Amino acid sequence: MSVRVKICGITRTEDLHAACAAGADALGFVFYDKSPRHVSAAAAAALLREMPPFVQSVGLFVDADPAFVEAVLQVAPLDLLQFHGDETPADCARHGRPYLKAIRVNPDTDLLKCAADFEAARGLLLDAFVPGVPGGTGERFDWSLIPRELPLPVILSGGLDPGNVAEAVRTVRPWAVDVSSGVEASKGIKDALKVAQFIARAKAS
Ligand SMILES: O=C(O)c1ccccc1N[C@@H]1O[C@H](COP(=O)(O)O)[C@@H](O)[C@H]1O
Repeated sequence: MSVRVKICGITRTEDLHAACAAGADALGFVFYDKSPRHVSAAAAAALLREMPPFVQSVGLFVDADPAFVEAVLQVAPLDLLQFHGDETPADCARHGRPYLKAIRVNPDTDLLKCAADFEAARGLLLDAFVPGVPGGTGERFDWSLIPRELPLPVILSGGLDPGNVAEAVRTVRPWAVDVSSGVEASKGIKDALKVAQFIARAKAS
């Protein structure tokens, strides 16, 4: 079974179509207003109407007000929520939707404890820890910190790009990989060639 690929930070229809045509399994939409990849609920709703079948839409939130998450869900029918801040298991569960919990990994992170704490998550999305920046940093972390026996699907992210994704898949054997800045032409704008190379190399590994 080849690894799944999520392309995060979609802001434009043409990028959505390019990623889907290249074989993306999931697309991410960032509802965090400090991100250069931020989309409004209305813009996301318009993008979601362009989604082909069998490609999942993922809404990314960072310590969002629950009322804001619900307001987004009213207009944008997201398949999966991605909580990328310091949300608790209760925060993540309160919307009654399937979710991923992002963990920003540093040498002190106890990933087995995280997996136990977030046992209701559909997967743990592992990203680099960069102080003061919740994600989308383009930074890698030490993949040897990931235990082999994690009981949840691992979505590997953080500093992946077309040049290192094959090594990442061969080394970590994650359920999926996720990329944002590594396939961009500029912040918030995807590079269709990088997206296609990333997906092809991930799935061939
Ligand atoms: O993409 C963003 O702008 C973003 C903002 C806030 C939190 C998370 C964000 N993106 C997620 O960060 C990781 C790694 O991104 P990168 O490939 O290193 O740029 C990824 O999971 C994105 O979904």
